[in-house]
Amino acid sequence: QEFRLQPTPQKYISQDDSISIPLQYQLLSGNSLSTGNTLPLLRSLMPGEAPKAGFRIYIGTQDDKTVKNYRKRIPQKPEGYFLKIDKDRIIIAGADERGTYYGVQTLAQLLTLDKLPLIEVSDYPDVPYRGVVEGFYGTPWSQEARMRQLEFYGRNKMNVYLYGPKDDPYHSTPHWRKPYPAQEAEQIKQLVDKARENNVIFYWAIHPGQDIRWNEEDRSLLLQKFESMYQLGVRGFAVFFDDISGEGTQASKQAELLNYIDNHFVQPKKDVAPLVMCPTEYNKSWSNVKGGYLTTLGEQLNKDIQIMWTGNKVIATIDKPTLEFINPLIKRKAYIWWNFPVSDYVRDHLLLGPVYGNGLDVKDEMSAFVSNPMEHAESSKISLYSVADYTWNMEKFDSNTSWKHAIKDLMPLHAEYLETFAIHNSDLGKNGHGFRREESTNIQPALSALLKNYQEKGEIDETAYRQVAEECRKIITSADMLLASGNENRPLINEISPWLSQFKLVGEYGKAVLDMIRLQRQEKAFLPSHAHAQALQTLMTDNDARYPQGVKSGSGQLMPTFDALFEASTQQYNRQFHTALNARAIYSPYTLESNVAQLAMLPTQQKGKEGSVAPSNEVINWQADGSLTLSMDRPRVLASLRIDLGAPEETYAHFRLETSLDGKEWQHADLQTAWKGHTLQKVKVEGRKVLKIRLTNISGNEQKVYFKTFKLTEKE
Ligand SMILES: CC(=O)N[C@@H]1[C@@H](O)[C@H](O)C(CO)=C[C@H]1N
Repeated sequence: QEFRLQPTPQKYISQDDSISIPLQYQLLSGNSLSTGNTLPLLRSLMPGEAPKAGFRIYIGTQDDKTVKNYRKRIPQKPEGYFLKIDKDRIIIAGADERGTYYGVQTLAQLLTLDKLPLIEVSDYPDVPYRGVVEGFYGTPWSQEARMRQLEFYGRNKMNVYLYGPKDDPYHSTPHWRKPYPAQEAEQIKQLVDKARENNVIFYWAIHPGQDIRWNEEDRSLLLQKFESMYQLGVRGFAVFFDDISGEGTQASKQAELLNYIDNHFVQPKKDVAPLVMCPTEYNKSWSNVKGGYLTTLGEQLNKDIQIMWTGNKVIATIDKPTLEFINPLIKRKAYIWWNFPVSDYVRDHLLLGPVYGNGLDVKDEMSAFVSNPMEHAESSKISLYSVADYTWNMEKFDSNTSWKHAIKDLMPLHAEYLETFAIHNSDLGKNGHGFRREESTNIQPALSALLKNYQEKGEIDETAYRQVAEECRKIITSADMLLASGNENRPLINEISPWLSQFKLVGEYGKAVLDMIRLQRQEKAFLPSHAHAQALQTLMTDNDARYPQGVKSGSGQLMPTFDALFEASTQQYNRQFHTALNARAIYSPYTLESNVAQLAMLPTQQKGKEGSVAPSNEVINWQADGSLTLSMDRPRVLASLRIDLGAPEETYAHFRLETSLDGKEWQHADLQTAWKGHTLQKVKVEGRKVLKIRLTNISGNEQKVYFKTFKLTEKE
């Protein structure tokens, strides 16, 4: 693709002329830049500063005299800047320090060209706060990954990073009250310095709600923790009350605490960014407006405290109606927490597709838009690049163009291969939130034409066949090229290599299945292809211990099509040659039914002898008499069953566990605590033959529990 500035500038005028990059220049910089990282960045990009040079660079914010002749060219917007490249000079004039810094980042991109185009850029961001909330469950990002992220945010003009990894014990229960140990503290300090270097506001978030007590002691412990973070250089603070139940969920107590922090910590410090909070009711599907939780926050929270919102559902795209619902209730513009490309509820998938579905007409309705990414930091950059583009210049955002450039930015030398990989690894598969994405859009028409013709007429659509065959070749080649790509982006390849290996198998499987439909009438020749296809199915479901969550690739379009063709051609062959070859592709033998809304769509997984229902991150509102039933494809003998509702001992008394061989007669199985204090239940079902397992809330009241583990092991 041709060169483009990232994000797309608001206004860009080119004089269709260019100059060679000045090797020497005289720098005239304003006093306001004497501290900060704008000049260091400029000097690192253009090392040829020389006092007597003819070429001049004028840089400063609007109060500096070095750019006073251009003051009226500067957009009067926070973080705005004016950049002009002329024959004998460059002007970088910012509305404020960060705007000037962004002007230099734009210049940095132009300096990658052979010659500097003579241009004028007048630019500024649409959304005030743009960036990332590291707020997912699962393995928190590493120090190295975070350092690379902060550099990426600086280059892409993202200005906030909120540190809030759910599984950091010092962010959440049990150690939120304690200061970080020395080593972790030092790492936070490094991150804060790196953030400052890239003009990113580093927010540190705390997640106290699961066990906070509304008293003087916990309040002062929380403030002491914030103070210890302030000593490390943190200048942005957040309090997250999401995914909790019990005392911590009270709106008036939350508001009282936040206002206290605002009045006694944030405001008096004078150099701290606005306080941010995540409400317990953080999406519309759970909010009970009449219950008053959101309106209480809206009325009671100090006006400068930002309130986060994930949209109409936990996982949702953001449109105008979404904001027209929430903004009036909270009496301020929502601070959007966008749950994409987070994959902590579909950990066997990578989400590498385009960012699409958010409204282009909502730039003035939100105070922020921050993305909650995958635990795979480098892989998340495909989406983050586009989030930066979307939030900076919303009306000009083009999802597909942005996606292609995101990929090129990540691996310029292997962009075509990474694009092939990414387009087939974008859907989430069946999941508890029901959130889906397009996948394999480039080949989807050929896949459905091929399948339709074959299933309905037993014929081969030759055009579609050729396209699918070509795509399988590209898939296999791309996987190899990326696995062998060396050091172009080693951290990315390290993250995605399990999926690259799986992706190659998908390509091979497609080829084998294409052979099967081609050879379906040949009694001898069909057999090796059928055998090969089955071998590949086994390899693709192989339980590789290194990835307990499993590895899925091409699950949206490729695999369903190839499985369907495998089955149809084998059934045809069996009919024609009166054989009984296995005509079933490998499917999970478990299905789940439930009338508990938050459980109903959870996917089941099989890894060898283990069968499980995917866990949920949120608090489950399990209504009275609500039940969950796991059914097998045939009766199976159990070795063990483990259930963890993340709740204290007494909660399990509210539930009844039963098994059945026919779905009519049910036998009770008692839920007893295997280990005192742990919430995990090891149920005594050793040797029991079951077709169905059912868990029911028999307490007569709604139970608020987690759904952390529901895992059975079959007898060998
Ligand atoms: C506000 C918010 O979205 N909180 C959590 C988030 O931590 C989690 O990553 C996800 C995404 O799975 C959803 C929520 N349970």
